[in-house]
Amino acid sequence: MSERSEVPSLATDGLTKAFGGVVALDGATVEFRHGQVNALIGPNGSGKTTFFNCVTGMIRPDGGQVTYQGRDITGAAPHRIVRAGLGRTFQLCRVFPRMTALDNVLAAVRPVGLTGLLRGAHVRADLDRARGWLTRLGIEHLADVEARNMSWGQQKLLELAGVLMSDPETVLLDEPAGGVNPALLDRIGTLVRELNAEGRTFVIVEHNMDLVMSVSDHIVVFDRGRPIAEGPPSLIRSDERVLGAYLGV
Ligand SMILES: Nc1ncnc2c1ncn2[C@@H]1O[C@H](COP(=O)(O)OP(=O)(O)OP(=O)(O)O)[C@@H](O)[C@H]1O
Repeated sequence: MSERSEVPSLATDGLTKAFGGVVALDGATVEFRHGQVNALIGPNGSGKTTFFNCVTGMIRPDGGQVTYQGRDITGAAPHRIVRAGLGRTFQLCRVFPRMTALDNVLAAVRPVGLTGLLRGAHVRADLDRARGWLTRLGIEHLADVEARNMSWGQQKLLELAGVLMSDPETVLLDEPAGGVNPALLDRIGTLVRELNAEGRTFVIVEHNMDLVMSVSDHIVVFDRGRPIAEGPPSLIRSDERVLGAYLGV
């Protein structure tokens, strides 16, 4: 596991978000350090996805601040946040079902349907990178298969390949293990560690504790829209507040 870096990657200060009367984020102040595999865990409805949505510009927080690598990105448009180096996958994986795997990955960096004729060099470079990521993620044999004909786990890897096309320094993964078979789960865990060793920071929202405990350097635990504990897996495993939030004891 990597050393805990002192450089902040993604941080929030007093982030709040309510939906009608439901408080999803209740003054969440969190810091994820550069170069680490971080996990964000917590019971259903504790605000994890809302947190991701706020920091990636999908929804605007009611209050508080989001900083990425020291820059205020609160309320910035999603494409600007991606350009700043923050990529994400979704709980309900987002791929174009009727496009091939290769086209899906290419779509991450150029508009769907754009002909390559006028931009030959760029397209060839993109094509090489897209094939490279499919290979890296072990799904190159599916390059010409439409996403709808791929397994759920393969679609998740495909979505991740698209995210990696924008070369994010920090990658947010929303429930990468959800609905994925054990073999693919192993591959996802290994990939996260490898990509981290190459310098990418991760923040992973996940319910699968085996994955969380095996890949994470640092874990933040949410309950009712704010962090209640944080630390390395060894500490979190035995934290009474965490057991209480999960088990109601
Ligand atoms: N668009 C929305 N409209 C209304 N309520 C919402 C909306 N999004 C989230 N909520 C509510 O906000 C709270 C936090 O939801 P959120 O999805 O962020 O939790 P979570 O920790 O990601 O849950 P899970 O682990 O089940 O995915 C929940 O009570 C949820 O019902």
